[in-house]
Amino acid sequence: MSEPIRVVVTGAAGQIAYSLLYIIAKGDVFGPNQPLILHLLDIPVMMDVLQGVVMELADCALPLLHEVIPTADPAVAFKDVFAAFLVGAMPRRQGMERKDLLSANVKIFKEQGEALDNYARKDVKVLVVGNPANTNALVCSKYAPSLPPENFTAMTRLDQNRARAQIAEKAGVPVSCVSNLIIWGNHSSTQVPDASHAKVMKNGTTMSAADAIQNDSWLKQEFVETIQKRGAAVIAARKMSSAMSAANAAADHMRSWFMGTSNDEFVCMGVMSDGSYGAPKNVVYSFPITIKNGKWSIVQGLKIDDFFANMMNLTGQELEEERKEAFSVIQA
Ligand SMILES: NC(=O)C1=CN([C@@H]2O[C@H](COP(=O)(O)OP(=O)(O)OC[C@H]3O[C@@H](n4cnc5c(N)ncnc54)[C@H](O)[C@@H]3O)[C@@H](O)[C@H]2O)C=CC1
Ligand SMILES: O=C([O-])CC(=O)C(=O)O
Repeated sequence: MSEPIRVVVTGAAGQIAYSLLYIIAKGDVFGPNQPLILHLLDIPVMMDVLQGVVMELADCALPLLHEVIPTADPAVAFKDVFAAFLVGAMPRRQGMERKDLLSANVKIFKEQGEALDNYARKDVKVLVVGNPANTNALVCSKYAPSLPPENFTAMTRLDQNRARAQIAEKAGVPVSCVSNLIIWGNHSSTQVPDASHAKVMKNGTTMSAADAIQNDSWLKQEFVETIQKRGAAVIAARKMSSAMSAANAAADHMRSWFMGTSNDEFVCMGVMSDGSYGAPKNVVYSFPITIKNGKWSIVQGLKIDDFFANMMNLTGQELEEERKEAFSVIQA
């Protein structure tokens, strides 16, 4: 068995972490042969609650979990970490857009970027979950100048999983028969859920989602809106934002990054844009991604029709606006 790796989860006393910590600690992200030391960061007033989480992790008696380090000190939390799940941030309430959280949350990601820069391994893999996730990831990267920008990613895997589930239901197949859904752009209501390149295995044959569903207007309207508004629908029903599915998606994202993607599979992640598909540069934009040996690449050469190209421009513009607002909040 290999040496333990250090993994930090921020917001460790919160609701997403409550599901996520168990998934990580039992080996479902880094594999059944990889021992772990979990660093749990939260704010000082949450330390008593965090002790309860530490007790519960101990009571799970998980063989891979070698040590748990609860702390309110970023210097301790980020020391030598191999992977960072940046979950800790305020969640939105009913009626808010995720970008309304910018002023409350963006400074957290500036401070944590600085702490990653000072204390983490230089090959640390950073996943930003806290909203607005794309712009928080951008800020975090900018404040960690000694770390390569490709180490910073934002979570759109929950949107991709939602899209996959909706396509499977409509096509009348299990979710395992659906792959390669794309989420372009921002994890916000301007995101672009695109099933044009999805594959569906139906009646023993692999086909496009369009052929499996045979309802183009559903694919361009109801499907798109359902995914764009799914987070808000969960908040309206639960009075709290999604947590179990968010934790599952965070685990999926990091597992794909650590283990790689299979041959013709791609996954979606917010990554530093290089301008592919006409996206603005220097924002964290969600693209279809393949991963090999821990390095991600944007899938190139996909055909985009005018309907999706227009939406992709709008979500790119929103990211540029968020970037401007984020840096003005930090500098204020
Ligand atoms: N990207 C995505 O797909 C999703 C993102 N989210 C976002 O994830 C974030 C967390 O959501 P929940 O766990 O439901 O919230 P929560 O309120 O249950 O937990 C957040 C935790 O973060 C802690 N925290 C606040 N500031 C911190 C700091 N500076 N350092 C460390 N910890 C800090 C809080 O004390 C709290 O324990 C929210 O911003 C939410 O909007 C939620 C679902 C999906
Ligand atoms: O909607 C929210 O605020 C939480 C979130 O990001 C999601 O569920 O996609």
